[in-house]
Amino acid sequence: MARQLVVGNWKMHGSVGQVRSVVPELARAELGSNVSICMPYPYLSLAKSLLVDTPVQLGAQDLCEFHIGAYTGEVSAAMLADVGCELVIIGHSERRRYFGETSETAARKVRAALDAGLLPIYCVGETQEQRDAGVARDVIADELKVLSGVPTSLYAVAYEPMWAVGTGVTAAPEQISEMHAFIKQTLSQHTCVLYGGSVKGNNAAHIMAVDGVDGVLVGGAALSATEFLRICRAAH
Ligand SMILES: O=C(CO)COP(=O)(O)O
Repeated sequence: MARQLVVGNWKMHGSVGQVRSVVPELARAELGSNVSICMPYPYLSLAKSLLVDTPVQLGAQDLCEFHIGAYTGEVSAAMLADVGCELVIIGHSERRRYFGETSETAARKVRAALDAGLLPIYCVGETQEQRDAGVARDVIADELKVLSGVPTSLYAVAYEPMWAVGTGVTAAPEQISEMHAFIKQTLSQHTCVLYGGSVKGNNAAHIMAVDGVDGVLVGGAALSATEFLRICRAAH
C-alpha cells in the first residue's frame, strides 16, 4: 500500500507570521510527499517559497468551478497550479454548511481541478442528526453519486463526520472502518479514503491503524508544527 496521506487544512486561520514560523519547521522535518498542507489563498505563494526543495505538497481549500473569466472574487484551478499547488480540498462540510455548496457544484469543481492536474480531495460526511436517524450511509452515498464517471484513481475522498469536525470528538474505530469500507464499496476498493474530524497528535496513530484508513485530513492540529509533525510521524 502507498504511504498514508497526511493533509493539513488551515481553514481561515493563520497570518504571514504564522506561515513563516510553521512552514519552515515542516520543511526542515524531512517529511515525504505523503504530507501536504492546504493554506488560505493569500499565503499559498509564501508557503510554496518556504517549501522549495522539499517533497511536502501545497494545496488550497476550494476553487472556482469555472476556468477563466469575469467571476469577481474567484480563484481558478489553473491559478492554483500556477502558484505551485498540487491538490485542493473540495466540498468541505463548512462550504456546504455556510456557503450553500452542493454536491453538484463540488463535482464541477472536481472536474475543474482535474483539468488543471490537481488532486481533488472530495469531502463527505453526515451530521449527528442524520447518524441518529440511521441515514448516514444514504447521505454519503448521495454525496458520492455525483462523482460517477470520474476515475477513482484521480481523486481522494475525505470522510469527515460533521459531528467530529472541530469538536474534539473523534469517530470510534468501528464507525470509521465501517464508513471507509462503505465508501470503497460504493466507489472502488482502490479509492484513497482519508478520515477527518479532531485528529490530533495523541490519537493519530490509533486512527491510522484503523482498517481502510488511507490517511487523515487535519484541521486545528495542523496549525501547530509540533502537533502536525506528530501526526505525520504516525503515518505508515
Ligand atoms: O475539517 C477538518 C479538516 O478538513 C477537521 O477539522 P478538525 O481537525 O479541527 O476537527
